[in-house]
Amino acid sequence: MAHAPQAASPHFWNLSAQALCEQLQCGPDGLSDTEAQARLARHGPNADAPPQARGLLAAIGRRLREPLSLILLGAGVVSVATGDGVGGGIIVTILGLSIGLDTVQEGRANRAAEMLRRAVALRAEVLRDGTFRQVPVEAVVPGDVMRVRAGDIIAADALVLDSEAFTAGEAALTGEPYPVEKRPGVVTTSAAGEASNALFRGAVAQTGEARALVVGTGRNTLFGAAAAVLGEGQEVSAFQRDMHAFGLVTARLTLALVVVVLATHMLFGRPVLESLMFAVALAVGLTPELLPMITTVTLSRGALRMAGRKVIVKRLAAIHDLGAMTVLCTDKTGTLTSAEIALSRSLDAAGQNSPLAARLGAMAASLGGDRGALDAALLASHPDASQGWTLLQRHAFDFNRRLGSVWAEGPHERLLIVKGAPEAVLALCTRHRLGGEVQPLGDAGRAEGLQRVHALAQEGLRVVAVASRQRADAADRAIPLSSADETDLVFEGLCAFADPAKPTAAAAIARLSAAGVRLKILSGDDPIVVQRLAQQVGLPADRVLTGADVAALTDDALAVQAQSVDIYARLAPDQKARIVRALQSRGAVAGFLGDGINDAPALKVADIGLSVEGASGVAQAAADMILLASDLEVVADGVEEGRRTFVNILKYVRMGASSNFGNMLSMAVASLFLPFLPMLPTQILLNNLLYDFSEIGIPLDTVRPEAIARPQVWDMQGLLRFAGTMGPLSSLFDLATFGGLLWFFQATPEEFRTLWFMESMATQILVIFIIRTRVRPWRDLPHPALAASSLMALLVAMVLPFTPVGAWFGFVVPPADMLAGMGALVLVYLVCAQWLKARALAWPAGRATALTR
Ligand SMILES: Nc1ncnc2c1ncn2[C@@H]1O[C@H](COP(=O)(O)OP(=O)(O)OP(=O)(O)O)[C@@H](O)[C@H]1O
Ligand SMILES: [Mg+2]
Repeated sequence: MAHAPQAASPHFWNLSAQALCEQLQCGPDGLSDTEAQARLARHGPNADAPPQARGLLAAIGRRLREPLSLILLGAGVVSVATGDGVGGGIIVTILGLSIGLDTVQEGRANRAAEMLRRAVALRAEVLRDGTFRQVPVEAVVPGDVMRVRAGDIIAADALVLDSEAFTAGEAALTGEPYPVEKRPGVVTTSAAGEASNALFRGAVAQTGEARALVVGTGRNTLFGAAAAVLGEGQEVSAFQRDMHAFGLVTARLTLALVVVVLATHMLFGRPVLESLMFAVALAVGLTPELLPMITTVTLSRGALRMAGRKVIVKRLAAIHDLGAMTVLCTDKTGTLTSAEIALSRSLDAAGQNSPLAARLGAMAASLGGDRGALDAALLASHPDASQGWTLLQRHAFDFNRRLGSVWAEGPHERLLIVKGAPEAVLALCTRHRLGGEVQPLGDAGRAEGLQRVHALAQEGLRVVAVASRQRADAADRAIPLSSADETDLVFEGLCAFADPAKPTAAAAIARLSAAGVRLKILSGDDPIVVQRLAQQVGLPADRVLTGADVAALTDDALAVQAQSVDIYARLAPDQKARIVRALQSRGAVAGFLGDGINDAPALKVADIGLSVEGASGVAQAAADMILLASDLEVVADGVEEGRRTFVNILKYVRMGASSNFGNMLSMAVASLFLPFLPMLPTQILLNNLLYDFSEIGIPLDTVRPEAIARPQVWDMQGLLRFAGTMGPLSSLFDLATFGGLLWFFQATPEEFRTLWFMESMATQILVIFIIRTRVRPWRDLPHPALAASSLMALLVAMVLPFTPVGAWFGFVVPPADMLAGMGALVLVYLVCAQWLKARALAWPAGRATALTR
């Protein structure tokens, strides 16, 4: 194939379009639908990796190789080898439960996530059956004719057929930091970085538009996997890091405990095998084997619920980050205002109403516009402005110059039309048109023009200035239009657009702020317009920083300013990212909501990138979540879901860190002082199995509003405080149980084990109803699934000793008096736990304080 970069054969950019078409057996008019299907089958989907054959067996095998499973397997082998079939059976059951649940749930979660992701998958525009059509990026095949416009991520390696002011950012691929211009032609170089006629998969279209012939797709592209922007960037989130850290702490504690227990037992001359089994059972009991399952299920359920609220999650772990968000930065158009803005005034250079400025603007928009709201509004005002005119060249709009121009040929003249932000355009004007006459424009005239812009902005109108110049010289056609041509212009007038605040914006901002999320506007628009809007939606608008102000500040100074200033205007794209970084440097968990190519850098930097459906490709690719409705209300809903998800994960972690850990600790300690094992290894394993089962319902559990009122961050300190309070309480009651059984009831070892098993099961399971909520347990009833799973586990534990099966495990029927004593003790424990939890729980801890203080 032509695109295989072999040393001997030429690179595709060394060939002419015609030669390539012959090789690829296609033409400049694209493919038919059937041909495209056939090619898709032949070349495979345009994706980085082939769909992994992730069979059920492979998934199970992967989990079996994890350290936790290996410990369990080892324990099982030791059990069976020592003739303890029951113990072995339980271990295998635990292993099966953990792996089975995780595999099934993860499979389900993946399918659900995949479905959602597909709904917002990036699309490419290709010529099929004679018309340009949006198809999923994966469906692009060699031979397709593809149209690429500013803001798109290039979907495949391709040869440029024609282009208008098209530049591509290839920094991630070739290392070239500046956008490079792409034009049709043949290039002889072998260096991809110099191939000015080639588009590479994964590069970003910065300006203009191009049509190109697709040469290579998927991994059969020059930069292959380097173009991973098209796929899912799998960065590790703060949440995943925290979970990993928690896992490490648990593993170390477990190991330490097991080693100490084993060593001491040896020292006391206890039977080696029995001690080993006991230690292994303790290790199994201490391991939070359901954590992966609980996390996956909770997150994927969260993602599904969020989809119901019009938020599509691309990166699951971002759900938690959204719940932790303390500052949301947003651009203005489309989120705070409706995306459909309308032209409300067209003024000439003297400030009189005149359609000329709008007509010229519409012509420029029609011949060489972007897909932005301003151009759409201009076009709507003069739909046939460009009739009789053809485009000669254009210098596309870019967010750093804040202007763009087209050079067009009409019936009588060749005209260069420049439009953009008023201060940028006026600075290039030396003349203005007054009543049909072109007259010189001095500093005073320019100041007057800006004054008028000011007045319009006060009315809440955003303004674009239009200027023009004759550029008749036909010989110029060979030289591309550049900034050098955008000088000595005639100021034609101003177009003013109404861009009113959304009616829902103020309420949504108030809701976010009540939830501890502070809103900041990071706009490229005029300071006065942004300030006025801020007032309308109820944001403190007394201070505004402009791009020029931001540029003058050092990083440290900006970090200080960013704490208090909420309104930013006339920002360049990387200044948006800089402000996000400044906020993060002071401990904020920062979200960014934006839709434009100018928002992509900030979206990438933010902890949570939010974009909207139909946003530019780069913005969507850089985002972690896509909003199906561009509305802050939706974000507020998402924040709630994120926090709810986290609260449920935290429930499991808290349970493990307090009652489960406390019980295993007491067991270890007791084993050192008792003349017999406080519980047989099989009994410990059974205890653990039932306890696991009791918690299966946690991901479904309900969450009360006050638990999600503030941003939630993983708080290791708080968790340790919780464990340090609730753990000793549990141990205290374990000690009471020991004492009572040994000295008061003079229990036999069998009775001792049976009753302690029952006590530890009852306390461990029932305490979840207390720990899961902040209020009294009966005021906040759990989800039926959690109630069912835990009460069922409890029932089994309580009934088992009375059945013949109990005897297998070494249980005996407990005497009534001991049973009554145990029941009383459990009751007192629960009352104490309820009393103590208010002191141990510090629900909304965290970094929010860094910003709200
Ligand atoms: N198509 C265009 N033609 C002319 N000027 C434009 C065009 N698009 C943007 N501008 C100018 O560039 C400025 C910055 O663009 P824009 O307001 O879209 O930035 P932004 O940061 O995305 O703002 P927002 O917060 O409103 O979304 C605009 O205020 C306008 O003056
Ligand atoms: Mg914008």
